[in-house]
Amino acid sequence: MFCASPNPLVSSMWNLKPRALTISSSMEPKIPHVLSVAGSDSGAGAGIQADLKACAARGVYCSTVITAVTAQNTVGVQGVNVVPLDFVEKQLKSVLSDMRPHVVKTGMLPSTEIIKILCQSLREFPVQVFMKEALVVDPVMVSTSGDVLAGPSILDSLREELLPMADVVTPNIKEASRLLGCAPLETIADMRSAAKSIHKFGPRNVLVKGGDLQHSSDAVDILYDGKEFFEFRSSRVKTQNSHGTGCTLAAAIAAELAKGSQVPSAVKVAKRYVETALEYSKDILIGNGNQRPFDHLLKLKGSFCMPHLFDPQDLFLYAVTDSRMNKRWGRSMIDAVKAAIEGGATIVQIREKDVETRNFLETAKACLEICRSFGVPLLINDRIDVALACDADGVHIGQSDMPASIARALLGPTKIIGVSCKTPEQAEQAFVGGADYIGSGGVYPTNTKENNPTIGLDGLRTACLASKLPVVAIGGINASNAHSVMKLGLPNLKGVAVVSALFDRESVSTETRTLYELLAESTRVVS
Ligand SMILES: Cc1ncc(COP(=O)(O)OP(=O)(O)O)c(N)n1
Ligand SMILES: Cc1ncsc1CCOP(=O)(O)O
Repeated sequence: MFCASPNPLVSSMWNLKPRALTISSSMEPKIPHVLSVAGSDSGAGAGIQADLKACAARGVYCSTVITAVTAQNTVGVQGVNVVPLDFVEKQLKSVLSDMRPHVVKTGMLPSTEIIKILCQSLREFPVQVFMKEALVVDPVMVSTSGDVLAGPSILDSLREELLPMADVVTPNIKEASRLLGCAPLETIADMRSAAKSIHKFGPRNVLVKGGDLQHSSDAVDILYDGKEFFEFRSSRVKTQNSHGTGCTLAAAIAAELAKGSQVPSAVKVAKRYVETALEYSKDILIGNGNQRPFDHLLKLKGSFCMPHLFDPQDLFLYAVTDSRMNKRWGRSMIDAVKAAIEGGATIVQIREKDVETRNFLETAKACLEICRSFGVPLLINDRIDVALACDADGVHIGQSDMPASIARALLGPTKIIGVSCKTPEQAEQAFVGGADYIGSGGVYPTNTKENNPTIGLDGLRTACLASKLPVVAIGGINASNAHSVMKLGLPNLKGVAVVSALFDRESVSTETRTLYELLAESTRVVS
């Protein structure tokens, strides 16, 4: 950790998503914020421009300190103009002294002097999120076109000054090899030992990216945290539109860390974002060269044809439906879902226990239409077949349902998968199996689900501390106890999932709004 000073952010208060209803500006939390210290790419596929777009796409504010201006297009780099040192320092001071970013992400650092001034500025204005993971270093040295962006002279200061302060460093194969004095890197085993060697320079986590690895059909990245190795695999997207993937991945990791995610979860979400963006922009045509940019803001194209990529902030106020309750209050499922979203629900799960498959599917399709029109993800409880049939955004499965690994194989990489977990072992299994989040409970006693042991706040804390994934609390949560849940202040506890406190009430929208405001209040920053 490069910062030892206490952070004023005491809770996950910025874990809020814009909601359907308008709330007063005094209710709005501070937005997660990444500072990108990098070079400008005039072609806007990489560098500062990629970082700005990736953060925007992931719902995170991005400020910038520009270290160099490059004249660059899809053919290559035509020129580099390094920003004078005193002006890099001035930009750093402007942003760090006033705007208090949660995470700093670095890209092109063209000189030893710039690295030194950056380290000095970070010591003067420490940056930290949830007391950890606040500096992501992408050791940019050579562009995709082979042009040098930072010469070998920076290697010593990178290794000796910046890496010891870094929480995550993200070299590709060539960069890892350079950091290690040109060690050959040809296999996944080589990547693992490189990650271990780079870890000795001092960063808390090393992600060696294997995109350029020869003879590998998948893109394999290796993360090493000093104790454990994690392997992340994704299929290779066949496209020339991949310029800036390294910057984008590092920026997306920084964005997830700024929201409070842990490193493995941040890497996973970031990798899926890049993979999806590449897939969705594989055919766009910009420029005449062969290092073409991709479309970071694919999400803005319209939610009908886009998958809703998982964002841990989605878990903030999780509405889980119940037909019996809706019937009792004389409203349709569709009206109930609409009212919950209007009240501020950030994700919806259709949970049907006694409904025939055909009716389940029809209800799911109708609810999906509403959710899509608000940009709120919709998950299906237990039924992977129904989720696939209506193209829902994902599923929530329990311990007696299919294992997460099989659900992932059936649903593919972009669908959201949540798994109910009460114990650390179950949480680990969910992570390994490819889930996106875990639901943990019942936190309090509930009549909504039978035979469901209560784990209490202590059980919830244990699950959160063990989980590498974001967590949503469930079971007996309502407006009178939501504060106690969020007050646990655990970085990966992202919100509450609620059935009866929303749907077994006269006005779903009023109850949802009240709970939303309470959650916002409980997670407010104290500075
Ligand atoms: C968000 C969330 N968390 C937990 C559950 C419970 O799921 P499961 O264990 O599958 O139990 P049933 O919902 O099927 O009774 C959930 N639905 N949502
Ligand atoms: C589905 C589920 N899983 C664990 S507790 C629970 C029920 C939550 O319902 P409520 O919010 O009404 O207590």
